[in-house]
Amino acid sequence: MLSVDSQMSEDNLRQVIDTLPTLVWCTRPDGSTEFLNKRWHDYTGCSPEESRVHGWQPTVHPEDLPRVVAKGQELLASGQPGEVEGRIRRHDGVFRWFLLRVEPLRDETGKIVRWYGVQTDIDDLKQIEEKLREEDRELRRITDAIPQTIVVVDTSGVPIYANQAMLDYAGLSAEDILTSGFRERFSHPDGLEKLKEQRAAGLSRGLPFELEHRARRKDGEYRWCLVRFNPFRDEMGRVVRWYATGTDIDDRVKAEERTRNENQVLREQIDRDSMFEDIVGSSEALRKVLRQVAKVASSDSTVLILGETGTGKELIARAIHKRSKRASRAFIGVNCAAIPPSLIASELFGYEKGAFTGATQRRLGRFESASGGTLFLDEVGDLPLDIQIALLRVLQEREIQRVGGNTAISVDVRVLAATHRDLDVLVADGKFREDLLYRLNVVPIVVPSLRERADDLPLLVEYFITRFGKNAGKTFRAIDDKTLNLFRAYGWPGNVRELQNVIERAVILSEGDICAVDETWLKRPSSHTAASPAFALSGVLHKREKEMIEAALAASNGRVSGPTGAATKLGIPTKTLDSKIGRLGINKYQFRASGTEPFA
Ligand SMILES: Nc1ncnc2c1ncn2[C@@H]1O[C@H](COP(=O)(O)OP(=O)(O)OP(=O)(O)O)[C@@H](O)[C@H]1O
Repeated sequence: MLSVDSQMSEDNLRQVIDTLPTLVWCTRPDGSTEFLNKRWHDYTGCSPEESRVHGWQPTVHPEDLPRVVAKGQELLASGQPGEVEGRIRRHDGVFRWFLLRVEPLRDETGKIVRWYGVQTDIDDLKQIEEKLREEDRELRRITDAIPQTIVVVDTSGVPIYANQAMLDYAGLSAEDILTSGFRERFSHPDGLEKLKEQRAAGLSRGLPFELEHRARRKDGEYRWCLVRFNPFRDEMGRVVRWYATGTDIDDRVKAEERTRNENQVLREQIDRDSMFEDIVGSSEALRKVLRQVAKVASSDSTVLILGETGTGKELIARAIHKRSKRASRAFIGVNCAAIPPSLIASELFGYEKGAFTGATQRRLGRFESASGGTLFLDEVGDLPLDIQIALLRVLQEREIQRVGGNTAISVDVRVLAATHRDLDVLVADGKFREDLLYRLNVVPIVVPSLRERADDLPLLVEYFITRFGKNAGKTFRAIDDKTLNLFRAYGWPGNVRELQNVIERAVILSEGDICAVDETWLKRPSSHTAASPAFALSGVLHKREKEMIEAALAASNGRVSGPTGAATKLGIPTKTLDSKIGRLGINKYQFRASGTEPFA
């Protein structure tokens, strides 16, 4: 029994509760209604009389009633506080969502003496929630219709949604995508770690980024995909989501790979055709050079390649590059003698926009183009002195400055240089800087002249005949003995290049299966020929030949053709005599008698 005081306070309490702008009620320990506040009656339009007879149940939406009742029973049984959502009918018949929160009231022994309930209108919240859900469904419908794969990830990269295209592509369910380990199943194991690192780095930067990876399609095939990550920010500018869109680029990647391979094959083919790797010869002189090549190739030191013109200095430079660790990078050759002196600086070091009239945009020089690779400075002895200073600085500092620029750009380039000139003489004449010579001359390689490796002649001849024969679609059984003897006697001032040219001509002009060379094709013996007895003999022969032709020309008043011409006198065809006159440097005009007619 409650005391008068407590009865008083109970009434006061009810009064207070009645005036609360919230729907409040209380029940007895068994759950039977004891009191519904005024606000409850006002809101529901259900009078105290009606609620006494029918209870509160008619105010709950029939669809929600079973759930609300079940929850009530569960709480009664457990004695624990709890809550349930349900729609409550307003006095005007409109149902609104409410949160029904129930708390037990216990006496000092812990026994439940009452249950208090509070109903809070959450309809607006519910509607926002529903709107969001609808928007979400709409977004899904849209993204599902996009043929591109889309995965939405949270700020730490964990997937929270994948569109239909993604599920179809991977053959996975939405749940699969959300479970951990999805990446491991979806991405190729090779490079997975790197991919994770790239993704983490991109996410931490908070800016759009892309990455490529091999994704496992539902048929088990791994295909290259380009994934673009775009951040989605809240109104404070914070990244709240990332949208990762994937595009299958496998066909493109494979096509590029094919092109790369084809290019590689083509490059190899070109290399073979240009004989860059084919250094023909087995003479000791050449073998010594090749041993040096093998030794210097792996180091990064500057190499100065010396030798007469046409001896194969560029071939040696390429061989060094191809055997070095820079082999996969560029080999850039510059013929310093072929570039006008005023252009060499911009050719080697590049220039900035506006550096000079016509410099409409920045251009990289050969040093920068060769970055990571090798720069071959051919005919380095022909470099103007001011460029020699600049080159020396580059070799020392490993930095260049573009023409018209003022910042130093570091370059990682190995320099190989070559010249047919005697650099010591140039230094003595003040035409070449001694300090640059020392810098370049770290490892010198002297390529022997063809005279010094006469043993290689048969091999080279055979090699060039086969090569040019193949190009011309001709096969030769042999080279005639006369030609070989001629070659052996000749001084080859143009070295292998000259031999190559002579054979190319012979191959084109020879009929049948014997390749023959006309001796008139060979240049005048060079000054080197005096050194060896064989060349001394050929010098004598040339001298004698010249004397005979000059005598015949004198006897025929400088006339070459015709019955009284020098050719008839010498018993050789006019054409042969003409080319001999050219080769031997004879001035036929000096034999012309004044007043005679122009001759052939
Ligand atoms: N040992 C060799 N085997 C095959 N071909 C060679 C050999 N040596 C040189 N050649 C060929 O001779 C030609 C001239 O060679 P290269 O251009 O390397 O000579 P170089 O010494 O650099 O000439 P230059 O001093 O005129 O620049 C090239 O076509 C090269 O392929």
